[in-house]
Amino acid sequence: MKEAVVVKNVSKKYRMYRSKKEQLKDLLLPGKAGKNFNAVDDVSLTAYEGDVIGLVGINGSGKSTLSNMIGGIVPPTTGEIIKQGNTHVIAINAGLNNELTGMENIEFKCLLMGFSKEKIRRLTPEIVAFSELGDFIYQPVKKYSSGMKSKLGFAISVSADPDILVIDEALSVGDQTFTNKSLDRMNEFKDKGKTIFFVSHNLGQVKKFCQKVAWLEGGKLKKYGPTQEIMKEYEEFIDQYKKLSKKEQEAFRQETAKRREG
Ligand SMILES: Nc1ncnc2c1ncn2[C@@H]1O[C@H](COP(=O)(O)OP(=O)(O)OP(=O)(O)O)[C@@H](O)[C@H]1O
Repeated sequence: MKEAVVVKNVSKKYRMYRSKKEQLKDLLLPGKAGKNFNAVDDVSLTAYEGDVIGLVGINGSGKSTLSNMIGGIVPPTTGEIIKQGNTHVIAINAGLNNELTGMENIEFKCLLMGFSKEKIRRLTPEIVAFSELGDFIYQPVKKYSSGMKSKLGFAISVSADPDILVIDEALSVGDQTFTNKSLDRMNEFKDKGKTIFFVSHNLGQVKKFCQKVAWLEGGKLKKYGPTQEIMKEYEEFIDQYKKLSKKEQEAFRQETAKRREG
């Protein structure tokens, strides 16, 4: 088995301020105001070629931050990520230019991916058809719903045929028909031995689609292993969590947040 993505002791720290004044003070007198917050805290994991890995965890646990680091959109503060192959991130708001039309975004993103004019001309009808946007393809993206943006992002990224694909909640906003079509395409990717990271709150999709699951809690990797085993524990945790009162849930979040400071 060949390693596709190796995440080594990766952390992402953000500076947190309660006000603009605090932010300014920190700028003038570094370290005197604000505090560090570990969005992702010392995570290590290895994905092998052909692995389809679900990233799960409650809101704010660090899934998007980790997937954006794997996708190369956000640099880690410490640690390193070694990847074999080119990577694409599909997220609801990632990478599309709101001022451009759908059509212009296709050309723009394809140029960024290094495609020739000829290749773009050849691929465009396929991308447009996959996106199901019809005449909306000529409208600026700022007029799109989140489902429409996700459809366009998805259509462009799958046409790029990347070795490593990061899908962040992109399937959660589309309609069922589009989601099924996208899952079929993902299964083709899977069959071709590509490596996929799949961020989702839809536990049914994670169980159906992923062979492995990484469970994040408070920025840390709590568990990583085969889907069946991890999802059993995660679902038990979610059941317990849902049974807590609003106040208890808040206390749990506060306590986890406290551990992330520093
Ligand atoms: N640019 C940023 N500046 C400051 N804090 C950030 C930034 N991005 C993320 N965070 C914080 O890092 C933590 C992890 O956020 P992240 O979006 O990775 O979580 P998530 O698990 O994807 O959440 P969700 O399920 O709600 O999408 C959150 O507490 C968030 O507020």
